[in-house]
Amino acid sequence: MSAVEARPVQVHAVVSGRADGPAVVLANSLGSTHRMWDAQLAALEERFRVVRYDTRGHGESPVPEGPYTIDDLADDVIALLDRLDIERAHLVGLSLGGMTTMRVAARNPERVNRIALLCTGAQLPPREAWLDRAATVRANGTGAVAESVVQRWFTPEYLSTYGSSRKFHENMVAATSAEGYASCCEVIAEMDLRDDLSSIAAPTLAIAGADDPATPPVKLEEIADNVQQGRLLVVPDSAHLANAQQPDIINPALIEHLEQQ
Ligand SMILES: O=C(O)CCC(=O)CC(=O)O
Repeated sequence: MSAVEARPVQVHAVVSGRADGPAVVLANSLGSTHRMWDAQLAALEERFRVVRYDTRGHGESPVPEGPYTIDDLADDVIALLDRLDIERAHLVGLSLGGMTTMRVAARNPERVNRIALLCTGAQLPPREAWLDRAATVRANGTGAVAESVVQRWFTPEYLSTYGSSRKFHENMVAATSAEGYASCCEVIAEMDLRDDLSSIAAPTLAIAGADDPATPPVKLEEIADNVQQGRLLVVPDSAHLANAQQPDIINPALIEHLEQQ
């Protein structure tokens, strides 16, 4: 069998904000779309050219046949920057989007200004759990995991108070392509970015949700401690989608970090 050449995918992207502002690229998590950044949009658009995109296999982006690697996801970001004629950008990524961001920052430092990594990890074992989740989703669809995923995205108090947000996020997971979701689970199963951390020179803000069961604060502490210029912020009363649960804390922290010279 001949090897299939990996090619960047033309990911679906939405560009808004200040056309003359510095570019910020927002990279989504597993099972979400660019809409996961809704609570950041107004604050960032005032200052930046905001580029939100759907990771391959998600939202309106193509769903190429798997397996994918973390380098494929990083290549998609570089292709997006090329397509939009952006020489350098700030990168902000949550969970899988944070992993993609770390890989780009380590591998293509010439394309990156400052980065923010939310609720993510340089490695997320056990590998078997991701492969099991991929198999479940291929067999039963993303609808089968939507409720349990969203229970890790938000704290129980938030979910019982904000029923419409709960529904919005469950629908987002359930609308994700099963093949795309499963192939990205396989990216997480195989990825290990721990050796990349010391090559990340971009000033890095690592943001953890204090109650995140998926990527607990210790994962962000590992990142902040091992990149060249890292800072850790632990956000109270938030789980995995801390940006959606605590925008009033996260938005000013992002802006303050990205606007530093
Ligand atoms: O959110 C991600 O991109 C990966 C971690 C995850 O899937 C959280 C979870 O649902 O357990």
